[in-house]
Amino acid sequence: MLITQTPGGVVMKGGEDAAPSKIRPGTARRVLAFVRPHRATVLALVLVTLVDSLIIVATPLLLREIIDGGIMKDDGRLVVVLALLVAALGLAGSVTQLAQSALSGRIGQGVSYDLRVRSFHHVQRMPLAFFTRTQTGALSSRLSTDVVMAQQALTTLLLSATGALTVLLVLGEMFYLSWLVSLIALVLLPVFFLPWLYIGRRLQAHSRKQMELHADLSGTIHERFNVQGAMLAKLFGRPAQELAEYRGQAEKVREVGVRLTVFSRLAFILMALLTALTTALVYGVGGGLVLDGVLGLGTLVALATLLGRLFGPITQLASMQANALTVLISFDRIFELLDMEPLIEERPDAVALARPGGGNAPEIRFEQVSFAYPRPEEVSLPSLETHQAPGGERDRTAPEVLHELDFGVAPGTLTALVGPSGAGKTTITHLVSRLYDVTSGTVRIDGEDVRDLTFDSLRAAVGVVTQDAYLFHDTIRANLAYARPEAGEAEVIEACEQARIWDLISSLPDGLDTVVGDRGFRLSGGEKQRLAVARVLLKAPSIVVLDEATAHLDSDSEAAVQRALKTALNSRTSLVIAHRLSTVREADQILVIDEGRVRERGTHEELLAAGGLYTHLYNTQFSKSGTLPPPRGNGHREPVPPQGPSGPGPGGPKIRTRGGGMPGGMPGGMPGGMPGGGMPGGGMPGGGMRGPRVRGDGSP
Ligand SMILES: Nc1ncnc2c1ncn2[C@@H]1O[C@H](COP(=O)(O)OP(=O)(O)OP(=O)(O)O)[C@@H](O)[C@H]1O
Repeated sequence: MLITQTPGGVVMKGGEDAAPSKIRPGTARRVLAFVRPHRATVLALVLVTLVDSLIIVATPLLLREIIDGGIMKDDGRLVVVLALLVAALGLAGSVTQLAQSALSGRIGQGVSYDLRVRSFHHVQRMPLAFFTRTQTGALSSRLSTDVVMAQQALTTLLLSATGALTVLLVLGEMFYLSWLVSLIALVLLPVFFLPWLYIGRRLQAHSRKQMELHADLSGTIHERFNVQGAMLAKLFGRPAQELAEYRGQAEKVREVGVRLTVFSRLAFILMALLTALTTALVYGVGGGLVLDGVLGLGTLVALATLLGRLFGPITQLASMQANALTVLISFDRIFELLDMEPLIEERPDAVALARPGGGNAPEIRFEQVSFAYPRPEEVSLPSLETHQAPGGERDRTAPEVLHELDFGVAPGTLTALVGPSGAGKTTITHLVSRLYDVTSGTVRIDGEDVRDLTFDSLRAAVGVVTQDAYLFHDTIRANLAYARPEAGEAEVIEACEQARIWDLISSLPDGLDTVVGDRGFRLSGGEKQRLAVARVLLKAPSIVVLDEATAHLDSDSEAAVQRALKTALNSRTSLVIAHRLSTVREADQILVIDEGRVRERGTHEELLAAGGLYTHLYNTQFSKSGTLPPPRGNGHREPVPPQGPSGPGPGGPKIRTRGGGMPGGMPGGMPGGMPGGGMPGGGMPGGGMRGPRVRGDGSP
């Protein structure tokens, strides 16, 4: 392995197999900062090692005394007493060794606990953009395998460092007993030392390679064997080719694993060989000295015994540098993650939104909002992306996807976002819940810039139901309670009833305690969506964002969920990405989004009559989900112009409400607060459901 010092840190190349890795300067200092809280335990470890070393050096002295003072002088009593003492020391040595393992383990595990918690908390704070680029397998491997590696290497390093104490004491005693025999005993050490160094570094390089290969394997498994990946693979995949690729990866793991086993065994064998050869040498030379009367027999036995305790710690010392590098590399990989500044953070002086919960709905305003998705370099680590961005993409300026949006959503009203695919509708909703921050302009809730709000109050204020409702692999109860842990059983059941999912849940043998599979796959799409609706109902936010949450539903359950949604939207400010005619008809305001701009704004009838982009969308998209009478009159009414800076809300033009609807509360006086009448073609003025659902054949 090649280790070179560069201005930017240390570069390690672990041979042809191990990828080069750069350890950034300051890493060692930061590792020490992690160890510092455990300094009392480190001190205890040093003390225990000292006691253990004293036991190690005391035993051969007793053996010498047994032979020279007891056996040679025919003193049976002394032999027995000293033998008992040797036994007692053996027992004490076991205890100190156990204490050493416990203490070093406590330090290693304590540091890895701190690392785990810190890195989990850090990843929690990362913005959504980070997760859109990061490969889950690589991230999970960084958070688990790398932490384990760091802990193991740190524990070994501590044991080798404290082992130096033993080496010093043993060598001191050997030279005290016979400097000549000790020198002879150490003659072979340099011959073995270089192979040891080499083996230690190969071991380290292969462990690192193994870490990377495991990350690759775990990435493949995560990607292929989550439910959606497995489904894609079944429908489109080439199993034979994928198996061959996996086999290739597994073969590399096998090869590295075999080398690791061989090298660690080799290190052990070398140590045993050195001990055997040196013992032979000591007895060969020392035996002659005993015969010449220069050395006592007891001293010779003591020297041979000490030899047995010398090479273990020396081997550990030889691998200390490699272990230290492993510690640095593992920590550095985790520090790399910890050093990423979350792009979206709560301001230190953030204020809580006055009324995050249901009830008085707030106003939402977009003021001259422009937005570009962050560049990869701002949000992700190249080493956590499986397929890194091709040449230059990481540095390229991200294109703007929303341009100077200026509109308002009055309290308690429903705004539908419609527009072609890729127009920017989802992106707009992401800005409300601060999944992303605007590039310029401001998004306000009740006059407050969302960037000035506390995360907690913003989370409590905005409830989102996406098209692909995600459920944790947990019970239905836990999935629902995730939105509001303090909710009682009665509230959970009520939310389920309102979301028209209670009949299904109560028919399951385990009811609310039924575990839903990975990503909730044991439930149908519609059932999952109804659970997601129940989750939002339970959360009772004051703002509801729906990404056409009824898209998966059949007509019966859609009608049921539409009713539930009306309850959910009642007295709430809502932003709905609408793909359905029924939704846009009921909206107080429709924003037609195209290429990141508001092209048209108005009610369904106004926009239809204007004959612009909305009419085109209506003809190609919405009219498929139901029918409406053609626009009244000549169909050439002007669309409402895209909204200027004033927008609706205080001081701006009013959002149009129909059927007697009032801004600030859902119009129409109907239970769900959905706008009622005034619509051509059968809307029910002033109340009840928003007009009869119209079937494809045009009949009500
Ligand atoms: N995470 C992302 N990083 C970079 N660009 C993105 C990201 N998500 C979306 N985009 C781009 O932003 C633009 C707007 O996407 P958005 O998802 O908001 O459109 P949409 O109107 O919701 O589309 P659809 O109706 O198909 O869901 C698109 O050009 C899209 O490619």
